[in-house]
Amino acid sequence: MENLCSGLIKQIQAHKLSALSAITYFKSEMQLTVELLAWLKAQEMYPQFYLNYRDEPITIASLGKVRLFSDEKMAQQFVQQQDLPLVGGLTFSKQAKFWLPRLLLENIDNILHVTIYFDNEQDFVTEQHACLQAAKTLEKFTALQSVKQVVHKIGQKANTEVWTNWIEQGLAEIKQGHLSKVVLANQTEFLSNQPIDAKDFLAESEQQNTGCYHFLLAEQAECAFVGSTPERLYTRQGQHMQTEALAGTATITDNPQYNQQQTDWLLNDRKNDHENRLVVQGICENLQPYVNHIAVCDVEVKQLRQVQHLRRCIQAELKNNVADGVCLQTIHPSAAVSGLPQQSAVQFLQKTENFDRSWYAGTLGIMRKLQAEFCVAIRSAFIEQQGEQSKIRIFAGAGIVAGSVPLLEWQEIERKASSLLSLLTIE
Ligand SMILES: C=C(O[C@H]1C=CC=C(C(=O)O)[C@@H]1O)C(=O)O
Ligand SMILES: [Mg+2]
Repeated sequence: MENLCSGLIKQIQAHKLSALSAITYFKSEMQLTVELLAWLKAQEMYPQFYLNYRDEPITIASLGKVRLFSDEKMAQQFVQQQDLPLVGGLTFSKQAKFWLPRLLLENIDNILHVTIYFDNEQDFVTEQHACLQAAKTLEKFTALQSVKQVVHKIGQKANTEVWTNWIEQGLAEIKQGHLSKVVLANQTEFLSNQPIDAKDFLAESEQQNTGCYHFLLAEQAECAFVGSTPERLYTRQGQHMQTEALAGTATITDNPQYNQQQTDWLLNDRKNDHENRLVVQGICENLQPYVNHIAVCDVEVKQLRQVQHLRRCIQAELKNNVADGVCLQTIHPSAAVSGLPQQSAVQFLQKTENFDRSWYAGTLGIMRKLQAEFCVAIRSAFIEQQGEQSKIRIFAGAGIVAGSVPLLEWQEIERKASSLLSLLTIE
């Protein structure tokens, strides 16, 4: 690590102002396994971003920002023109936030790649100082600790009665033909007896919630958005994109026999199949104008720690000029988190749910010229520091279609929320 750090410092010090490119980068790599969450835990530079991929041995973490984009099309243009990566995403209500980090760490197959970005269009001395500071962060790690904090519930946006009422409203819209699906969610708040470190919490979740993407976004020290999601928004290699419909849920317990019964039931249940097919339909219809070819794979079951889901993978060949700006706009928010028709469903949610979803059910990921990876930020929570305590707001939602039973959907969101909640001790 020391070599890596001093190598980067030498590169930064040797850098002369360049009029040739807007951004200069300094790169170094080493065969090394590092705990990126332990590195992030030691840092005081923001924003912090972290993404551990679901299907590949890739984890990325970043600190700071050099350039910021609040429009995904501008972000895409920058990526294509500069051939540089941007991290970030879109909130549920499609507010884009993408940035070129000051420092990007990528763990790919146990090789650590470090890149520091220098903005040639900013004050030279200030940039040089910021880059040197960034290099020095590689010297600092803080050991991760297990989360033992006790929490107690302080509130929820919907209790079972309110929830039932929301669902009945949704079902009425479905019956009248205004909607075919709407994904309602709840927010539950807890307070801890001692501060909970978001990185410790996410590290614990990584251990327990396997088969997921693990993500963290902290724009400042006091608040972090974290989660472990089973759902991909899309991945893109050149013009080849893979997306998926993940919707339809059954229970998982520690009884393999019962789990198998649940799997069989899930695969044959009409309501869950319908829930899933509507996501496929929404994605395919929206993507149609932008693809040369699109194919839907057979249904499969994705098993997690508390729940199992129906999944249909979708492969598409994007038209030549189509890139991430369009992909993000057309797929997000999919009918797995919003509903169908998309706009009417989102309007219904805005007037029904009594809280702001913010990053919950938004999308987070990384955009590059030739590659992109975005997850759907469900099974997520905000962790806010309040003196010696932490407040945790956990979100969970469920797809409502004709035939949904309010209390069963309540049980479903409780199970989904427990993927994160079970990491803590509830008083
Ligand atoms: C909206 C959520 O889950 C979605 C993803 C998988 C299964 C779902 C379901 O069966 O309802 C939801 O569509 C959430 O976990 O908050
Ligand atoms: Mg469901």
